[in-house]
Amino acid sequence: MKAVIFVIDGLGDRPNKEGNTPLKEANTPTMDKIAKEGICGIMNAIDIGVRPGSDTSHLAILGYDPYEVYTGRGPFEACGVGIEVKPGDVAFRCNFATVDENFVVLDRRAGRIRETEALAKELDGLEIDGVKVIFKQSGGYRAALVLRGEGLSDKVTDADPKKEGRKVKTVEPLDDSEEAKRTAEILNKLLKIAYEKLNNHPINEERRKKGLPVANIILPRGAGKVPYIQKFEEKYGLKGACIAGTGLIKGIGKMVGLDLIEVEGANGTPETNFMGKARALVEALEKYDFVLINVKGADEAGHDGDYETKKKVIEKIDEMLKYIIEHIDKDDVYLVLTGDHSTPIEEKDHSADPIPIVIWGRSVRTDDVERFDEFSTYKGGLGWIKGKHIMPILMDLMGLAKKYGA
Ligand SMILES: O=C(O)[C@H](O)COP(=O)(O)O
Ligand SMILES: [Mg+2]
Repeated sequence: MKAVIFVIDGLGDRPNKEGNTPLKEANTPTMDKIAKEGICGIMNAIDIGVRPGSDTSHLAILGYDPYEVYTGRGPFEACGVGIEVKPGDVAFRCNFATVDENFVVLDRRAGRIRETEALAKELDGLEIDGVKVIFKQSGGYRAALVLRGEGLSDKVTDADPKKEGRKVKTVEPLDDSEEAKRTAEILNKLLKIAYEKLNNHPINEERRKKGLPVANIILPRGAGKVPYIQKFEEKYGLKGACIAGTGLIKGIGKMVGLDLIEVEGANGTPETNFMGKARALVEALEKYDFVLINVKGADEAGHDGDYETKKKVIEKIDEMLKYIIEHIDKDDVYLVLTGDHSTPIEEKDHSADPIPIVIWGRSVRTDDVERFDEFSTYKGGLGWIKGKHIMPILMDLMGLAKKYGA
């Protein structure tokens, strides 16, 4: 038996004035069919009332306790773009953002700029106080930063103020160590250098002419050192792969030892290569026992407060699922369809609202649920579970769970 965890990033939502959500309103015949034929429930990746990041939620869904293994978002983002994070390094997730001359953030995502390759090169390879700066773009406005050198610490605050209209935060040490002080100083120097190098960069001049937000600063956050994480194959005895368009999820996949399957045009946006990913999943199941697939677009639309795009992305994903269930053998593959967290349109950020979940495959106890949405699946046979329950349930269904007791 094989298993797939299909994560629709940011799937869940809260009802609008009409009582609808993008998922409820979207035309999703295949998701509904899967709900009808499977066992449904609702799920909180980490715990009830906990607002998860995509990083901690994916770790939890894969059966890792984020409170034990998570050292910050940075190392995953860096790993996802192919930087080998070494012991001693400190890694960060960064946004390319727009600031005015007083460093007030006007747009945290610089208009979701996509042409950041050359901008990243301006910073990659710099040296500050004997520390090497490794800087790579991680899908559009996203980037990964690694500081490599002696005496660094990940106990430093974020520069990202998280809201527009606020100033870029001065990075502060989080403890009294010399290392934290030095790391904060280096980052603050890097922020100034970034503004100098980026503000009048030809790519930004071009954007100014077009009236687009410029990417004239970087906002580091999520400092972390390389985590120790047991390999997925060692933990479960399953040979696994990961299909994702976004650097963070690729990084998580890679760090837990899943093979990354690259899909052309899979870019983590609402315009991703949906069907390419569906085909890659079906193909991967010939070779692998387990596949984690993440489709990011609905989350991006949620962060933008864009109801219609979120709905459209969900409908595209429904087409993927049609292809997938037509091309896999229900007697051979378990499919878990869920999200990692809710990204409600009204919040423009993650919330702790639970997410619909369904498990589809041989011998699952079907229930009365006929629709896959926030208002139906809670009535299903799975009840209300947490992310950490998913892998044990799958292992049991696959006949691979160890008996507890004699
Ligand atoms: O899309 C992402 O990378 C994050 O989940 C959201 O991050 P942002 O708020 O920095 O865009
Ligand atoms: Mg997410």
